[in-house]
Amino acid sequence: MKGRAVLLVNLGSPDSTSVKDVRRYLNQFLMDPCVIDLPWPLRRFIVSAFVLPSRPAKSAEAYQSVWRPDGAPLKVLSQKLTDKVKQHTELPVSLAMRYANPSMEQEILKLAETDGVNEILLLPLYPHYAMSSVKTAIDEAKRIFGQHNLSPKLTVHPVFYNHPDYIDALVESARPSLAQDWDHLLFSYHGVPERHIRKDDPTGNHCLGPDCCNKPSEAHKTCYRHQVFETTKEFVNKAGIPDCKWSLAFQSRLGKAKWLSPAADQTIIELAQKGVKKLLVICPAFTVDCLETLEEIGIRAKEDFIAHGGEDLTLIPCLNDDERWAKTLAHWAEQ
Ligand SMILES: C=CC1=C(C)c2cc3[nH]c(cc4nc(cc5[nH]c(cc1n2)c(C)c5CCC(=O)O)C(CCC(=O)O)=C4C)c(C)c3C=C
Ligand SMILES: [Fe+2]
Ligand SMILES: [Fe+2]
Repeated sequence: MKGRAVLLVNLGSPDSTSVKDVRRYLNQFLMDPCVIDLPWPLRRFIVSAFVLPSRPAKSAEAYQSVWRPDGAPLKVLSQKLTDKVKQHTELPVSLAMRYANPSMEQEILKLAETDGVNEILLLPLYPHYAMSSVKTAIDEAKRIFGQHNLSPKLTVHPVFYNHPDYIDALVESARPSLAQDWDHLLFSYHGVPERHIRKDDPTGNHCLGPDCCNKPSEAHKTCYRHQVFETTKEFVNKAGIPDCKWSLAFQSRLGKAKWLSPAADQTIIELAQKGVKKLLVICPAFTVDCLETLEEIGIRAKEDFIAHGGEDLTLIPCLNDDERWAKTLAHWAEQ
């Protein structure tokens, strides 16, 4: 542990809600081959022809609806978390974003130049493995270490989707919402294209059929679907949620490829149509609240739910800078 520095990494947000900054951010994000995994000319064509002409204005408006006086929610809340983690450890701790600012390059170089640092522990703030979240952060760190020929050792904290400390922190932080009056709990996870899971599958024969992600398999080291099923199972066991009171869906679908299903937007409408009046939604793929939780679920999905007969949708806040969670991260960093 002596000589270790810690880099917490999250996804990143545009620098402002201007269409120009949102366009720059979306371009950097979607041109990442771990996010849109197509050959460069095709990816360039799709992003330029189908995404950049109209999405930046739409996304800028969405960002405006959740922007805080001090900036993007994801960035502000990740920084608050980082400040709390620092209170529980002597190790140098920094925050970087995979896209936009503060960049991984800038933060890794700062840590590498810090006196006495001989190891940088990368701790991606995502509980589950996905090539579009964890892998791209690791690839970028390796690129930076290689390009600058850095002397500290790069180590990576494993994903923590079923770690008891993470599950405890998640359940405890959700307790106040679970203590309210509610009919149904929806676990809404960020979706990914099924192709991403197949690409990273070490066994090469993962079928992604209805039950296969619940059975033991070597494929599950990198299977996002298995890992979100495990988080859900551990959560409902620990919180004592009966099986008839919860379901699981995937949000934030983009493009025409086959994504994990069911889709959260459709599921939320169906729940309202089935007579659910008070819906609780938890988004454990995100450890920090962001556009996808606050706007997509907290505003848009809530409007849809009410328009289809529901009474209220309550978004359970992410872990954000929860005290127990900050202590857990500090403890993991020191192990
Ligand atoms: C091909 C598209 C996308 C994949 C695959 C994807 C995976 C993925 N994303 C996150 C976490 C976050 N995504 C966020 C925003 C966001 N995601 C996509 C597309 C894909 N994500 C887009 C285009 C956007 C931008 C916003 C928009 O225009 O809708 C965010 C929020 C960022 C913020 O500033 O608040 C997070 C966080 C994970 C964990 C993941 C794979 C599991
Ligand atoms: Fe995303
Ligand atoms: Fe699986």
